[in-house]
Amino acid sequence: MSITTLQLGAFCHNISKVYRVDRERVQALERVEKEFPRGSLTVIAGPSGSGKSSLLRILACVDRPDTGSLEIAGQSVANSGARERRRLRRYSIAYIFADPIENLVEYLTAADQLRLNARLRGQRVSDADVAEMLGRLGLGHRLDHTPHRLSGGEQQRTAIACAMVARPPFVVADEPTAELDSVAVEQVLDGFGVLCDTGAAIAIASHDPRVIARADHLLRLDHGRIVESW
Ligand SMILES: Nc1ncnc2c1ncn2[C@@H]1O[C@H](COP(=O)(O)OP(=O)(O)OP(=O)(O)O)[C@@H](O)[C@H]1O
Repeated sequence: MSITTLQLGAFCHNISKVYRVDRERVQALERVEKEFPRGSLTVIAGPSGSGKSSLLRILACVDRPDTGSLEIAGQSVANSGARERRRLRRYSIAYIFADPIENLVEYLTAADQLRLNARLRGQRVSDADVAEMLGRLGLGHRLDHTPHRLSGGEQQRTAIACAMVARPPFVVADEPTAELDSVAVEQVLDGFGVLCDTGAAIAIASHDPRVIARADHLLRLDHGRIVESW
């Protein structure tokens, strides 16, 4: 059965990207295409310099491709202006950084991080919902903790809960387990599983075999080109 655009969190087609620094030209991505179905985890894998972060930035509407098209939640991004891209980033996309602390506001408790994320996206969330979401991510005992009282894995799971509360159709994460020990990696991956169950399409850039082992779909890049896709 073919996947309709509504079942896709995102879809990119024929994406190419060249960086130009002085006279040097780096082909970071060459004719990359991939569907990111909702309710599933797609891992973008490949060695260092293969183009993973470049693709993630384009998927997150932070950067533009030189050629190719991109749809987020059924909406074409190719010709959208700055305002439209800002709107997409605010309402349709959540971005999770590698460094857990970068995902959180340093003086807010875990519960307040969720409330802020809901408010920024024009939503209201009840105290019961906040407790329920943090509880589902194993953080029911951490509601009143600020980031510096959370471990790296707990911070990353709080970031996942923030993505959950805002319910964007597309979640993008760049090496979200890179800074964590083994136990925390598995807990964070469980957290992404919970997020998947809410119907988000998740794209994670990673070369960690433990992350790749959890993939529903894989896109492997090398020198900006697809070498494996399923
Ligand atoms: N802003 C930039 N200016 C110039 N070249 C860049 C820029 N960003 C990335 N590149 C180059 O583009 C290529 C792809 O880089 P990218 O960061 O996307 O790869 P990556 O797979 O994410 O690498 P890593 O796993 O090390 O983060 C590399 O050759 C890199 O040096």
